[in-house]
Parts: sequence; C-alpha cells; structure tokens
Amino acid sequence: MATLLDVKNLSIWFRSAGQERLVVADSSFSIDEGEVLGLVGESGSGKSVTALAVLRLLDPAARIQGLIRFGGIDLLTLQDSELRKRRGREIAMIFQEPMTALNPVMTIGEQVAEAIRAHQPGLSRRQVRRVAIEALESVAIPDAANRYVDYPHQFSGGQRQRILIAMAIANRPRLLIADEPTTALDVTVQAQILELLAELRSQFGLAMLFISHDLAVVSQVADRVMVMRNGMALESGSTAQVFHDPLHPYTASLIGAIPTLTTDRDLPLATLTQQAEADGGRMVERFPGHWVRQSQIPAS
Ligand SMILES: Nc1ncnc2c1ncn2[C@@H]1O[C@H](COP(=O)(O)OP(=O)(O)OP(=O)(O)O)[C@@H](O)[C@H]1O
Repeated sequence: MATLLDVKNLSIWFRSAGQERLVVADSSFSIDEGEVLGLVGESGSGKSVTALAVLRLLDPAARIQGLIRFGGIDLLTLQDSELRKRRGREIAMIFQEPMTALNPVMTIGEQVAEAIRAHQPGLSRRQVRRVAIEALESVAIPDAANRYVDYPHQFSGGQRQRILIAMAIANRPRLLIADEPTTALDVTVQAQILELLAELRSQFGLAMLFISHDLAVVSQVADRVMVMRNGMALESGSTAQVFHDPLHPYTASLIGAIPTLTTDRDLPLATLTQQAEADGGRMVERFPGHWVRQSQIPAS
C-alpha cells in the first residue's frame, strides 16, 4: 500500500511568557492508504497537537519543525488556499464533543450540506441534498430524508456523533482524523460508533488517525498503534504486537490499566474464570497478577 501520510521528526513548541515549551519531541509515523493508526497516550501526551499540526490548525503560539507529507505533498509549506482545499475534502476530522461541534441553531441537513458545498461548489441544490442524505444514511441515521430538517438537540449523543461523521465523510476524504471520537459516549454507543468507523473504512477505503487515551478502544479499530508519553513516541508496531509484546513498561502499564470486568478487582480469580467461561472465553494472565478475558486480546 502507498504511504498516505508521512510525518518525520515532528517537534512542536508552545511559546508563553517569553518561554518555549516542547510538547512534541521528534515524533515520526506514517499511515498507508486505507490503514488505521491508533495514537494512544495519557492526557497531555501530545496526541491532539500532533493531529492539529497535520491539519495546520495549531495555535499561532506554536512552532513546528519537521516534515508532514500527505499524498507526497508537503503540508507545512503548502499555501493556505491549497491547504484549505485539502482540509475537509481530503483530510477530515472528528472530535470528542458532538454537541459543541454542531451548530445548535442550524438543521443537521443544512450542516451536512454546508460541508459538501464548501468542497463541491459545482453541485446543484438538489444534488447537495441528495449527497447529504446519502451521507446521513451511510452513518445509519434512521429516516434521514425526513430528519434532515431536525436540529442537533433532537438527536441522541451517539446520533450527533454519527452526524459529525457524516459531515466528515460526505466529501469522501482519504484520511479521517478522529480525536477521542467515542470518549463522551456511553459504552454501548461507543461500541456502535467503533463498528460504524470500521464499516466506513472497509466501504470507502478510508485511512484513519485514531486518537484515544484508551488502548482497549484503539485496539478495536487500529492496524498499528503508536504510544505517546510526554510528547515522545515511545513505541509503535502492529496492534497485536504492541498488545502481546509491549517493549516499553509504560505500554505494559496501559495494558494493565484496561478494566477487564466491571467488578474484577473485588472478585476472586475463580469467579472471574467462571464468568469468562460462561461467556465462551477464558482468563489469561497478561502480566503477573493481571488477568484479562482472552476475547479482549487482539489476535496476533
Ligand atoms: N494552545 C496551547 N498553548 C499552550 N500549550 C498547549 C496548547 N495546546 C496544547 N498545549 C500543551 O501541549 C501538550 C500536549 O497537549 P495535547 O492536547 O496534545 O494532549 P493530548 O495527549 O491530546 O491530551 P488530551 O487527551 O487531554 O487532549 C500539553 O502539555 C498541553 O498543555
């Protein structure tokens, strides 16, 4: 597969009160066409600023060094007008908070339509409406044609995230940057959104930079994982490799922090084992004293 995004030796500093602070240090990664890279790390590790740097949406107080190539084009030196054409059209982004990202006084249909018009100005009103309804249908908004005129507050949190995904994929981007897209959602809805992203990926060959503090979530969608801490890329590899054979103790601690069962800390291992067997699985000791269900470990 051809490389779609190639980031080399990316460093980012923020200036404040006359001082510069390094927040991303010499980080390199790449994403192939159609591939999903998971970026994992605790809060403040530099995941979001890395994503914003790719879109050149960082605060003017930031200084960036390194190389960011998308489809062979250097994004850091690209003219603003050229960059705007690609942003939203070829690279789209979804964020954590579906309510704040939608305009509360605009119908959802108009919002999806606006995203389409911005990049496909040649389409007629009727064509835009059709593409918008198709996008809403592809993210499983029920009765999309009739709900076109509804406002964001008339949808659930999970549906609002689906609407944002519809806006993001309406122009058929090659890369979707998803920054904690399921963090604000409850666990069941989170699973549905992850499933939807996986479906869209296979349907449209969408590549993704999937950001989360939660390695368990990332392991469900990513082909490869990069672990960040304090602005540094600690390790990267296939999801199975990082999960089964972490090189860095920090990665091992992230795996160790994955909750296994709701009350696992209070239950004796025998009970956990019985529960796992009842689910058709078994318990496996990942690290000394840390047991997880086998079904939670990605296949290698
Ligand atoms: N506009 C800004 N000005 C100054 N510092 C910033 C700015 N944006 C981010 N930072 C700093 O950059 C570092 C990395 O932040 P970033 O938002 O990328 O973390 P993150 O890994 O995405 O965490 P979270 O999951 O909490 O968003 C943090 O120390 C943060 O305080």
